[in-house]
Amino acid sequence: MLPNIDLTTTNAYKYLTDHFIDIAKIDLKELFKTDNERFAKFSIQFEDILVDYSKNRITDETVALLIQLARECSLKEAIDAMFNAEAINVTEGRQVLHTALRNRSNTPVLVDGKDVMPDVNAVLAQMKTFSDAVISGEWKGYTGKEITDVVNIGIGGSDLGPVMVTEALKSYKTRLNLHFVSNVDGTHIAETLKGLDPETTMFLIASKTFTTQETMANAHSARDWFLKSGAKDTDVAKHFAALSTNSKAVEGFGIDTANMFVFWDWVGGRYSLWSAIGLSIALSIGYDNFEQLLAGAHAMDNHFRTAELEENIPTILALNGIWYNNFFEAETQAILPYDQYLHRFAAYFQQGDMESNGKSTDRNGKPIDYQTGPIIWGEPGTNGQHAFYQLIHQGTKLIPCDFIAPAQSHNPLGEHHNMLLSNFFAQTEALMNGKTYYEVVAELKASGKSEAEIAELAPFKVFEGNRPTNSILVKKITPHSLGSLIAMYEHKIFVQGIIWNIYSFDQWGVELGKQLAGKILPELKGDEEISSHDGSTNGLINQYKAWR
Ligand SMILES: O=P(O)(O)OC[C@H]1O[C@@H](O)[C@@H](O)[C@@H](O)[C@@H]1O
Repeated sequence: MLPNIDLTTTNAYKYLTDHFIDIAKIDLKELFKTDNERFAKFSIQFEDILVDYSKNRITDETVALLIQLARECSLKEAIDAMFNAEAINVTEGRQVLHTALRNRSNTPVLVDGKDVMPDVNAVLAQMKTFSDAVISGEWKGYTGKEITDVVNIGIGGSDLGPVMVTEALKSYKTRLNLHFVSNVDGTHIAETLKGLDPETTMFLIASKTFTTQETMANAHSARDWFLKSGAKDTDVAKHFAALSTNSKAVEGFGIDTANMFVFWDWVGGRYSLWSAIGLSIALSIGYDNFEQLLAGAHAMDNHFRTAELEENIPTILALNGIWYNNFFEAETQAILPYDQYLHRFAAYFQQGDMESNGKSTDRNGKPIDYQTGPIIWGEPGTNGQHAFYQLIHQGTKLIPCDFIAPAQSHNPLGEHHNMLLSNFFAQTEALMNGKTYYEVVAELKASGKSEAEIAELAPFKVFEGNRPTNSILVKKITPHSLGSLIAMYEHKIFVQGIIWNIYSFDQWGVELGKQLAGKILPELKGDEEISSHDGSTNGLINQYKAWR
């Protein structure tokens, strides 16, 4: 079972509350001046990933107290509970075993006494055979042509992971062109299908439950489009595959069960890119590269499971986040990859983090009176610098930022990569050091400004600094290192959920809106005036009916 401890009742929390008063006054750059070992002490290298967390508002004492907090919240026991297949997703009565999907060492993982690894490996073998056949062209469409385009139809966890990874690993692309349709807005599928030929297009219907409204609507529209081209029902088998835990519903839709790739209810949607949901990834980068992605994640799993808490990257990142979230009262966490290929990375972890830890009921079913999951956001650098960094540097809010960059580019083009990385290094330095009033005045003087001009301008040019960042430097974004990086963030989210005493693997918060939409949909059919809701909702629905 998971521990059940209110973090605010721990000794560590009380010590941290006192310690915070001292730290809040300390300037981060002073900490570097007084400690030459700070970078060595507060950075951890794992394979080709260097995590530098030294530019945080922490001291040795902070780290020791945060580790004590993790111990008092029984983090180690919780990690073991997850890997040992305990049903830690209590409100859904399920195990949490995305780690089994990438368990490349094949050590048995027992669910209700049965080893799940043979089933995991059987689906992987099926994915290999299928992706090899489609990529090589051996798999033919209904008119005998090779498949050229693959459309993944799915939403949430059945979309965001595959989109993020196929974009991140685009330089490993096979000859297949991948497309992703998620939104129920007809525009998404209509625009995607415009450029495609039904004879050479393969659809992957990706849905854990196979009941999600958006995905089912898009799947039906895709099939209609396919059949309109002159294809027969029996041709569907050559162009449609399903990725799901719900075999019955897949059969009901008319997809050949031979083209069904299963996974299991112990895989959460937002943790499912490692499962059959990753078939679009295997098609996009080739099966061997998909396996490398799994291997990279597995390596991080082993690190997370075995490294001491002081050296444990996901734990350290999680505790830092808790420091800002629960003591500095930071509301958000920015993820800023300096890599165009990672342009969906922050969007992916919006679901990963916010759907996992956006909870306000603790593990006793009681309302929580402390802060839990932060708002996750971010865009790639350097684009973000020219958009929202103003607020990070000079705004009134404290925004802890993760900066991520590869040392080696897949596209070494002139000075581009040095330019990119000079910005990566400069930003964390600028956020920490800021610029004092005196420095601003000296600069303005040197530029020939008059005393009056200096007095007028200087206050606007001051940077307070003391803004915390993590720098995550990766040798190169490969399938292996990307797998590790994703798993690193997954486990960070896990650690935070344990310490906040919440259930990170359910998502009841997405249900209410779905329920109400289900009630409203039939009301939109006719022309009659609607009066069953509040005044605003009635007014909006009736105006919609008048205008459509
Ligand atoms: O994969 P399916 O079942 O279509 O779900 C897609 C998504 O649905 C949402 O409502 C959430 O529950 C997500 O966690 C999930 O990833």
